Order: sequence, then structure tokens, then C-alpha cells
Amino acid sequence: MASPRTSGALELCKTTITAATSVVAAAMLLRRVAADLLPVGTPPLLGSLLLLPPPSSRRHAVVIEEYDGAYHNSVFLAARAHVSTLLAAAPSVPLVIKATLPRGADQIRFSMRPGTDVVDVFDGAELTWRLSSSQGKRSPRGGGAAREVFKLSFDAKHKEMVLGAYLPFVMGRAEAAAREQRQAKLYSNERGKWRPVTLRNASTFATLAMDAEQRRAVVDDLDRFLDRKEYYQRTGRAWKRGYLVHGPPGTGKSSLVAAISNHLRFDVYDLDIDNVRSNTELRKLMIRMKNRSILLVEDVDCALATAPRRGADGRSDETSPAAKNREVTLSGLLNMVDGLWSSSGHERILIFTTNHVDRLDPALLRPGRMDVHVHMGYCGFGAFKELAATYHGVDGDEGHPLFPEIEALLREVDAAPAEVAERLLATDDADAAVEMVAKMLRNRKAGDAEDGSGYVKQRLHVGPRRPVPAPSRGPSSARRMVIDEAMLRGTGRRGRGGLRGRGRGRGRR
Ligand SMILES: Nc1ncnc2c1ncn2[C@@H]1O[C@H](COP(=O)(O)OP(=O)(O)OP(=O)(O)O)[C@@H](O)[C@H]1O
Repeated sequence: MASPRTSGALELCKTTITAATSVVAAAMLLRRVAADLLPVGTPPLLGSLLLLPPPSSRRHAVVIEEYDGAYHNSVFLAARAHVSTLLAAAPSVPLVIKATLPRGADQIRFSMRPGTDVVDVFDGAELTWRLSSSQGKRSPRGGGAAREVFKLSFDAKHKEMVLGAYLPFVMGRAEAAAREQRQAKLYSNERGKWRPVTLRNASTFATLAMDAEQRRAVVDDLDRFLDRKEYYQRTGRAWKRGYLVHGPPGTGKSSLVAAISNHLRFDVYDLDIDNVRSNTELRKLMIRMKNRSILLVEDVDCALATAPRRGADGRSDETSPAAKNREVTLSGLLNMVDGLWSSSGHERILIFTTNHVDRLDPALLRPGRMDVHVHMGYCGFGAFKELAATYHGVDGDEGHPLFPEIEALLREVDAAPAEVAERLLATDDADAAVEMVAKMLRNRKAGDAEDGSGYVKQRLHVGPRRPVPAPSRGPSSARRMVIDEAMLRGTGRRGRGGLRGRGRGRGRR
């Protein structure tokens, strides 16, 4: 028999259960009423607004709104990009095709109708994405469009995984895709300001004719640089890398810079020192550079002098703004690179190019100053074959009947890849193009006058063109590209082949 105390407790328990049952019943009734009265797609949002119990108490949801105040919510943008890829692969979800994003990219973005679901599977867990419109809320950008909301729902036991791994994965994928589609910009300095244009130089490591090992060495170095965030943080070093690219005119130094930019998707800041009026202006320009960018100083031997610059007649050139101010010097630039530039940003690459490595200020060659030297040499047979394959599809093994002769000639005379490329590009007829290259090399060997079209130098930015004299005849020198860190470190150890191949550039201008 139950004691009065026990029966009191039972009574309380009964009352509680009855109350809870009525709350649940009321909630279910309300849910049914809402489902009957409101349009399809509304109940989940209304459910959360009315604090109704979710259909399954084990479900959990994350709501991602389109705007964070007046700004786009980056998690929403990442979710939208991710859902687009899910939709592209989903067999039965009705698709809405949105405008191509970003402009110029050849990808179509898929969206879904509000109220429909698409399921993703991650780490064995099923995750459901649903898009809805935020009732009554308009986009802060105007246009009358309603704000959109993504609701990501999943089993409650996956909450930690979703927040700690899945959403960061979605964000990471979106960032990588945005980087992939991003068109690098080329900035030039004018009156103390950077002016951007889209970098149109399509040079890539695939189109740049160079020794395969050298190419791999440069690409590996760049990729290692990007992956070493933790290393730079741990060692307290600035996350930057310096490249000195040297070699005769027309050997692909600017093309290499474009290839690096296209590979990393880094913007290029092409610093024209002649246009910089003072160190203060230089400092401002450098501060305004973004992260993940390249600071390029072309022809550094001419651009930066330790003493006032001298003209062809030997007299000092007092006309350029830099000469007038006498302030913008190599040491000034290097100090800024080491100081303020290093501490105010990250993932930065400094590239100096020169045709005359022998004329460089020793401060630039000091160990530890520039991390990597890349030597761009005259066209060897390997580079020629790459150019012939790129421009005319005349390929490796079968080659062309003139290849043996060209191989022999390239061992005897110097020809810049730019000169070879110019002949190959002169006609669509592969035979005629190869013959033109052979003719140029034969003429050069015989000491005959050049056959017209000389290579015309172009800066990476749109600027005045300067003609470059054809190389003089002489025994072939550097035939391979050299990326040589030992040289920089002053150890002088250089083997033959691999990263430490020979490299004696004889740049002339
Ligand atoms: N190694 C190469 N591979 C493919 N194309 C090349 C190469 N070198 C030069 N070219 C071609 O020649 C043109 C000029 O080359 P580029 O401007 O890169 O040479 P450079 O070494 O920077 O010359 P300069 O010292 O005169 O500035 C390029 O647009 C490209 O078409």
C-alpha cells in the first residue's frame, strides 16, 4: 500500500505529465494550424520563431543569414558556393541557374528554389541544406530582393563535427575556388598611387620554356613558401621571399614573373622607381600593398642606384624625379622591405630582375638578402622544343626534320627564347615557322645581318617599348636556367645539373 508521502509524489508526477502532455499537444496543434495556413517552406522558420519542438528532438540546425548588417556574410557566400557544387551533382533537385560568378569566369552558379533540400555527406554524416527567404527582410543592397537564409540541419550528435570540421571545410573550399578563379591584378605607381589593371600576361609555368628540373624547383619553392605559415610564425620570421631573376634580354624574366603571379594568384605591384618622388612616397606605396602580392622591381641595376644615375654619355642624369630627390636608393628600399613591409603584411614576394647581375650592388647579393636566384639563359634545344610544341604542336619524339640541325646550331650560337618565339609566332604554318628559326640561327652563325624582326622589349606593365640589340655572336654560354641558392649564400658551390647547374649569363643591353 502506498504511504501518504508516496501517493503525494505520484499525484505530483501525474500532474506534471498531464501538463507536459497538454503543452506538447498544444504545440502539435499549433504546428498543424501553421502548416495548414502558411505557404510551403514557412514552417521550419516559423517553427524556430515560435520555439516549437523540432520534428525530431535529435536534430540540430545552424541558420546562416545572407547579410551581417550591411555586409555580405562570408559564411553564407561560402555555403552558397558549396551548395552550388552539391546541386550540380544532385540528380533530382530542381535547379535555378544564377548569373556567372565571378565576372569573366566560365562557371555557372546553381541555386535551389526556396524550401527545397539538398543533402551532403561528410565524414559519414548526412547534412541537409535548405534555402529560404527571410520574410519581410529586404537585402540592404536594394533591388527589392528578399534576404536569403540557409539552414543546415543534422543529427545533434554531429554538432561538434559540423562546427569544427564541416563548416571550416566549406569555407576553405570556397576560398580555394575564389583564389582559383581570381584574375591577378597588375598595379603600377603613378603620382604616389597604385593604379590597377587586370594582369593580361597569360604566361604560365606550362608555357614558359625552361628546363623541367628548374621549373619544378621554382614551383616547389613557391608552393613550400605558401604552405609554411606555421614555420614563419614559429621562427618569428617575416613571411616573405625574395627572388633575383637575372639573364640576358628576352630570356623570359618578365614572363617568369607573370607565371609566378598566375601560379599563386598574387597581384603584382610593378614599382617604377623613376616615378617615386621620395622615400616617404615609397613608404606609403609599400604600406598600401595588399597581402599575397608580389613587389616587382624590373631592371633593378638601372632602377636603383647607390650614387646618382649616369646617362649613356657618362653624365649624371638629373632629370628623373628619383635623381632630383636623391632619396630613393637601394638601401632605402631594402630597409623598408626588411622593416615596415615585413612587419605590416604577410605572404609577400619580392622580385628583382636584371640583365646585369654583375653590376648589382653587393648589398643585394649579400647572403640572406634574396632567398633565391633564378638564371634565365639563352634558348637551349629543350626550351626550343617546348616552344615548338606550345606554338605549333610540333612535338617531342617525332619532332621535325630540321630539329637535328637546330639542336646543333643552338649549341653554337646564342638566341633568346623571345627571338625564337617571335619566329615561331610569325606564321601558322609549322614547317615555315621552324624553317624561320633555322634560318635565323644559320644567319647568326654565318655572321650575316639579322633577318628583320628584332625582339622588342616590353615591360610587364603597359609602357614605352625599348628596342634591344640582337645578341653578339660567340660561344654558347648559359643554356640552362639556374635557381641557385648557394650562389646567393656565397658558398660558391655549384654542381652541374639539378638546382646547381651552370649559369653564366652574359646580359647585354
Ligand atoms: N623562356 C621563355 N619561354 C616562353 N616564351 C618566352 C621565353 N622567354 C621569352 N619569351 C617570349 O618573349 C617575350 C619577351 O620575353 P620577356 O619579356 O619575358 O623577356 P625578359 O627576359 O623579361 O626580357 P627583358 O630583359 O628585355 O625585359 C615574351 O612575351 C614571350 O612571348
